[in-house]
Amino acid sequence: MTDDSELAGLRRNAEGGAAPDLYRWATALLRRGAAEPARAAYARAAAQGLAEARIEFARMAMHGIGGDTDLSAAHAALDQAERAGSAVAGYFIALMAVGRGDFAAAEHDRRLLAAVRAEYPPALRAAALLFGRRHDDEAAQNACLQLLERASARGDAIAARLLAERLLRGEGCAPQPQAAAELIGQLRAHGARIELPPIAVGAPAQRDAAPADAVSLADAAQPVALAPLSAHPRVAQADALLSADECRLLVAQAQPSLRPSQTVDERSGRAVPNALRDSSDASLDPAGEDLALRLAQWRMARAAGLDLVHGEHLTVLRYAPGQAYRPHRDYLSPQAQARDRPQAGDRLRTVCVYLNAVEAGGATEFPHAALAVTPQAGRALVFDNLDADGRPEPASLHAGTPVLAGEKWLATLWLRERPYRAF
Ligand SMILES: O=C(O)CCC(=O)C(=O)O
Ligand SMILES: [Fe+2]
Repeated sequence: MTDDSELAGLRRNAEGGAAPDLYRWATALLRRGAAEPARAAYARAAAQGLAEARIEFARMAMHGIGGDTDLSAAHAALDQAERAGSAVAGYFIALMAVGRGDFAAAEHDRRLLAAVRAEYPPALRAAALLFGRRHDDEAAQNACLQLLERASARGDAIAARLLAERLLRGEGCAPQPQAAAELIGQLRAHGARIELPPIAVGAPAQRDAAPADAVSLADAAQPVALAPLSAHPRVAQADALLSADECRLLVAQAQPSLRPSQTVDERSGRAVPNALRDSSDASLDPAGEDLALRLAQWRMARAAGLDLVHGEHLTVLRYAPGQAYRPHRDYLSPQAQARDRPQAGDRLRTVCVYLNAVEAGGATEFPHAALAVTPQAGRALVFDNLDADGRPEPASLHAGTPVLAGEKWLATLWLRERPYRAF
């Protein structure tokens, strides 16, 4: 059957108006890039009470796909689906709460737990990473490994890769290189090539937030301890902001979309090779963000004293030996601001998290402060791009110095003065 005859068949079925047929047709439309009619068809199936359709409609409405962003419609659809028993809908309600920092509440813990019990892989993965943050707690480390295993058994390749890394390095268990190699072999056989640099992060400063056996989103909401490095420009650092699992998650999620770095040409508005940096980078699409990734980004935003809604799309950079980010400032030109959500204002702060330790080179330098920060996995660097009056701060000049050996992985979140994201 050709693609078109398949679509025509699905459309004929959908004309009957039954929710499962509408759902299948919508999914086929979406796969072909026809977002608007897909959203409308999901909405019709959702109106008949089909949980999957309510969730897909909600996802399109929250991200403004196939129509305007409509958070209240998204919430209404998710609420209905949750009340009708969908644990996945509850997972998305918790996910939406992350943007404004409203997630560390018992109702969201209950939602996450329900989605874990329903074996929903993104929930299993998020819960695993929450338990994984509790370094000195053997039961929590065990729970982390078991949840990663359950997610991989459900086909979550990234969870499988994170599990392999823990087995290889003996994190939360005795080292099991053989089991790790087998897992990686299975992933490769299925076409999932995820290459991770060696990543090790020490224990984060953690206060005990919840009983050891309960999954708790409060584990992600621990206060961030910032160490000031310079007053002018304002630069600070927070070690172990992200866990080793989270650093690996960011590398793994960015890998498939890494491209040679480009910038948008001010005059033409077109993407051109970037004269400032010769790294590769990937911008992670918020529509594909899962709970674990959003929690990691929220922590990054919190390190800057802001909520995730201020964050642009997370960028992950990879520098090979010889590659660098020449001296630059992160604030935007008026044209760049006008082009990309002007209501959000300029880039107030930048948060960079090193995702691995670089063999040699790759420090971030601030010439005006005579400061060089050494990459270390999980370490966050926070700096202001604007002065106290909100004007561009020239002293915020900084550079990623050339990598001399090994590779450097970095995640950057540029945070605007006012909310940039809807949630
Ligand atoms: O690679 C670095 O150390 C700096 C990165 C940077 O300046 C940025 O992402 O804006
Ligand atoms: Fe920068």
